[in-house]
Order: sequence, then C-alpha cells, then structure tokens
Amino acid sequence: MEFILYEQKGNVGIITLNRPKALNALNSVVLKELGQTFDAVDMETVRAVIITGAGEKSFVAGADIGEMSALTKSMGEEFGKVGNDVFRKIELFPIPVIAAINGFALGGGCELAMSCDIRLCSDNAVFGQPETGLGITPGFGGTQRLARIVGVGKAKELIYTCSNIKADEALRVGLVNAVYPLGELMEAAEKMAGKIARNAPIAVRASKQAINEGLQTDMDSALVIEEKLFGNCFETEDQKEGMKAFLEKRKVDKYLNR
Ligand SMILES: C/C=C/C(=O)SCCNC(=O)CCNC(=O)[C@H](O)C(C)(C)COP(=O)(O)OP(=O)(O)OC[C@H]1O[C@@H](n2cnc3c(N)ncnc32)[C@H](O)[C@@H]1OP(=O)(O)O
Repeated sequence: MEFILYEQKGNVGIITLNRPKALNALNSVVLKELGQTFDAVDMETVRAVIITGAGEKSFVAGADIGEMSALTKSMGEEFGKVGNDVFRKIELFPIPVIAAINGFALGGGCELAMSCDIRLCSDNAVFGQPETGLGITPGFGGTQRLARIVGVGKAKELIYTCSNIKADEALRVGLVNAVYPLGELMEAAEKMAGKIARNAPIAVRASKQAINEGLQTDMDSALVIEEKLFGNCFETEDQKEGMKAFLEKRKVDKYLNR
C-alpha cells in the first residue's frame, strides 16, 4: 500500500490515511487502497475499526483537486461513484467504524468521516464542504449524509456558503460525538473501540445493521427488522453467557463471537 497504513491492536483495526504532503487528499489510488484495506480486515478477530489521518494537521483535506481538475462529465460521474462505493462500504461495514478526525476534514474528508458510525475529533479539527467554491457539488455523499446528520437547514448553509466549522461547533450541531486535545484523540478513540470490542460482537453487528436498515424505512417495518435481529441473538452462545454471567453476579470473561 502506497498511501494506507494498517495495524491491528488486539481486536481493533487502525487505518491511517498516509499522504501527508497533500494533507491526506483522496486521489483514485488512495480510494482504491482504502477499499482494499477494509476488504482485508480480519473479521474473525477485529471487532471495531478506527480511521485517522497521518500527521497533526489534516484528517483528509478533500478529494484530490489536481486529479479532479482534468475530469470530463463522464469521468466526474465515475470518480463520484468510486468515492461513493468506498464510503458506502464503510457505512455498511459489519463492525463499527470510528473516525478519529485529527485536523482538516474538508469535502471528501468530511464525507469520509460521515460514512463512519462515530466521529471523534481533535480541537484543531475543521469541517466543511467547500465544493461549490470550486465549481462542483459535494460528490462523495455530502449532500445526503450532512443533511441527515446535522439537519437540512445547517447542511444547506454549509454547502451553499462553503463555510467551515471548528470542532466546538461540529460538536454543537452533532457532526461529532466528542472533542479532545489533539494529543489525546487516538487514546480516546482506542478506548472507545476497546469498549465496543468487549461487548458481544454478534449483538453489536446486529445493532449496527438494525439502525442502518431501519433508517431506510417506516417505523413499523423498522421495528420488524429489529425484532428479527433481536431474536437471532437468542440462538447465540454469547447471549447465554451474557445473561448467565449477570445472574451469577460475575463479569463475562470474553465473548466468543458465536
Ligand atoms: C468529491 C469530493 C470533492 C472534494 O473533496 S473537493 C476538495 C475539497 N477540499 C478543499 O477544497 C480543501 C483544499 N485545501 C485547502 O483549502 C488548504 O490546503 C487547507 C485549508 C486545507 C490547508 O491550507 P494550508 O495550510 O495553506 O496548506 P496548503 O499549502 O494549501 O496544502 C499543503 C499541500 O497539500 C495540498 N492539498 C491540500 N488540499 C488538497 C486537495 N484537496 N487536493 C490536492 N492537494 C491538496 C496542497 O496543494 C499543498 O501541496 P503543495 O505543497 O505541493 O502545493
């Protein structure tokens, strides 16, 4: 991999976008490698993934403007599909993905963060969708996910005005879950990932699936989705052990993922 670093620490996979000279901007190679990295995650042992940027200045400063400057209409549509396919893979990834946003998260960088389940950022983080200032729309899902996360009015304001927001406002509008001093961000992300990894993996995966699928439909249909996934948990060894441990007033040593 030229632009992606990956390491597994216990049950947590850590992906680092490593193109610091371009503030981790996303060109076609980075996007391809990012998709391949998720495909290669060991799903037997990894129970949560963290994605962050190399350096202390930028998570991802957007899609690569140099590459995009030469695109035609059809090439632009194809580039949008490349990014959307990778980000949809992340959004639908079976286990939780935490974005540890360590600086600029602009355009495709903000869109990448929004494809993750949980967003934690450092106090130097800056978010924005500056695309209309470049003559394009957001193209990796920003018109859809930003409105769903911060509300239609705020999303339209940010996209129409190309205004950036800092970490404190991102927290206020619900774009991030929490803000940390830069030097504490990864520790906080790994701590949260570790908490997730200690819970029953089948139940965590089923919860992500229920939320993702339920949001696509009406409440009655969504509750049926939840009922089926809830019921499935009762044929797992982890459910038997989890409830037995409570009744025996002890902690579960380790869920077995079965
Ligand atoms: C479908 C998705 C679409 C999109 O994402 S559209 C793109 C959205 N992103 C942006 O518009 C942000 C573009 N970048 C900037 O505005 C600035 O950067 C920053 C405010 C993030 C940082 O400014 P400063 O601290 O002055 O650094 P610097 O000298 O501008 O950047 C350092 C190096 O990083 C390269 N770079 C930064 N962002 C991108 C990018 N999005 N695509 C390609 N290269 C980028 C620069 O060019 C430069 O490189 P060199 O030193 O060789 O000139």
